[in-house]
Amino acid sequence: MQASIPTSSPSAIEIVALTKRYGSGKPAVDSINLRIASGSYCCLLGPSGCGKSTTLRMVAGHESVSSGDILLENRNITDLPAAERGTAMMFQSFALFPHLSALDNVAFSLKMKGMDKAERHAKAKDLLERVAMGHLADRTPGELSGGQQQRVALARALITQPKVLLLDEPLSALDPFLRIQMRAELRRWQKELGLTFIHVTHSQEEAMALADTMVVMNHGLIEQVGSPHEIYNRPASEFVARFMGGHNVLDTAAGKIGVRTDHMQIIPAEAALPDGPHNMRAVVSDVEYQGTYVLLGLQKPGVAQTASSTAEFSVMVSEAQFAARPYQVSEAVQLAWAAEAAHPLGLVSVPVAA
Ligand SMILES: Nc1ncnc2c1ncn2[C@@H]1O[C@H](COP(=O)(O)OP(=O)(O)OP(=O)(O)O)[C@@H](O)[C@H]1O
Repeated sequence: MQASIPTSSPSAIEIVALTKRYGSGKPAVDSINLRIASGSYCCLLGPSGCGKSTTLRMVAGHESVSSGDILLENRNITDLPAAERGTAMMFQSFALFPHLSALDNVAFSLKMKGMDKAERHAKAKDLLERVAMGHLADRTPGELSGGQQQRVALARALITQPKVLLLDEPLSALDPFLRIQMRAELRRWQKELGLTFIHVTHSQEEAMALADTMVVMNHGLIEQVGSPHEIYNRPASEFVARFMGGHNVLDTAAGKIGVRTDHMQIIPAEAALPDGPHNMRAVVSDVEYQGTYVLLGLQKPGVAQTASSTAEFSVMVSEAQFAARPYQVSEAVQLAWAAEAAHPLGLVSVPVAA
C-alpha cells in the first residue's frame, strides 16, 4: 500500500503522479506519489526492473518525465536542466576521471563554471578535508582504495552545494566488508551534513541499515513507505513480506497473513495445542545451522519431498532451544503463533493523495 509520510517536517522532495513510459507497454514508473522529508535518509528499494533507478534519474533530471511533477522544497523542478535543480548524483562506479587528481576531480564542476584555479582548489580541498581525504588530494583514482574513491565521489557531488544528494547503488562496486564500513560512513555523513539523501538499492539489508524512510517498489508502483521498523514489522502486502524476507505468508480463512519467522513457535506433534486459528501442522523439510540460531524449513503435511523442493515456511529457533529439543528432517510438528504476531497482507496497492 502506498502511504504518506507524516507532513510535520517539510518535504525536500515531493513526487506527484510521476510516470515514465519507455514504450507502449506498462509504464516503468506508474503514477507514483511520494514525499521525502527534509534532512532524511530515504532508500528506494525493490527488485531489478521495479523502476527505482528510473525514478531517481527523473529526480536528477537525467531522464525526461512522461507525466507528473517533481517539487524540490516546493519549487517545481520537473522541466529544469539537471544542473539547475539543486540535486547532485553519486554513481555506482563513482565515475571519477582516472587521469585527474582527487582535488581536480572534486574541483571539476567549478572549473566548468569558470571559477579561477585558486578559489576552486581551496573549495575542493576544504571538502576533501571534510571527508578525511585532504592528505590524499594529489592522488589519482587508480592510487586510491574503493572506499577512498567513494569519499572523493561524495566530495565531488557536494561541491555543487546540493539540497538533495541522489545515490544510485553507491556501494555495489565495493567488496562486502568495505560495503558495510562505507554504509556506516554514508549514514554518518548524511547526519553531519543534514542533507536529504535518496539512495537506490536492491539490498534489503542495506536499506534497513541506512534509511529513515524506506520506499519499497514493485512493477513501477510503490508498495509501501515507512521506517525500516514499520516495514519489517508490518509489511503491507504479500510482496513486501516476501521481498523483505524473514516472514511466513499464510493462507487463512480471513485472508493472507504474515508472521515473522522468529515469532513462530515450533512444537512437537504429540504436544497438546489449543484448537484455534493460530496454529497448523507441518513437516520439517530442512534444518540449517546458522550459528546463533537454527532455521527450520517446513512443508504442509502430505507434500512430497524432492531434492529440489523448497520449504514453504521457515521458523527460526535459538541455538539453545534447538539443542534442548532438536528437530529432524521429515519430523511431523505443529506451528503456533500469537494472534498479535499475525498481520493481514493486502493485495492491491492504492495511491495516496499527494
Ligand atoms: N532507457 C530505457 N529504455 C527502455 N526501457 C527502459 C530504459 N531504462 C529502463 N527501462 C525499463 O524500465 C523498467 C525499470 O527500469 P529501472 O532501471 O528503473 O529498474 P531498477 O529497479 O532500477 O532495476 P535495476 O536494479 O536492475 O537497475 C525496466 O523494465 C527496464 O527494462
